[in-house]
Amino acid sequence: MKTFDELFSELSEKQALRPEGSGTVRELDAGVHAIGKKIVEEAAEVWMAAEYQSDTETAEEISQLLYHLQVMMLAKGLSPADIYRHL
Ligand SMILES: N=c1c2ncn([C@@H]3O[C@H](COP(=O)(O)OP(=O)(O)OP(=O)(O)O)[C@@H](O)[C@H]3O)c2ncn1[C@@H]1O[C@H](COP(=O)(O)O)[C@@H](O)[C@H]1O
Repeated sequence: MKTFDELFSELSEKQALRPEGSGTVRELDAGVHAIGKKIVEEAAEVWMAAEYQSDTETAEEISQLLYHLQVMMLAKGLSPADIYRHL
């Protein structure tokens, strides 16, 4: 289990070190357009899970959406602080 900030630190390290086999590195290399499509896809899966699936499945879809949002943050050079200041 990890928090939002812990995942962001882990993904930042992946971006910097570019380890072999990292899905994050692959997604960053695919670019903002491709990351945006993943976000839309995962958001739809959250919606469908919330309406038709279990709470556990909904939570899992939300975690995946948060992951892809973090990848977009990295692609755009945004930190959690940049987001939190708007909350
Ligand atoms: N939390 C996540 C995470 N959530 C979602 N995903 C990715 O998002 C995809 C979404 O899954 P779907 O169910 O939509 O499956 P899919 O549409 O078949 O996936 P694709 O074919 O599009 O890859 C998964 O295949 C993962 O690639 C994640 N990938 C990585 N992490 C965490 O990120 C960290 C770094 O991962 P790596 O960069 O891969 O080392 C690790 O701690 C991971 O646990």
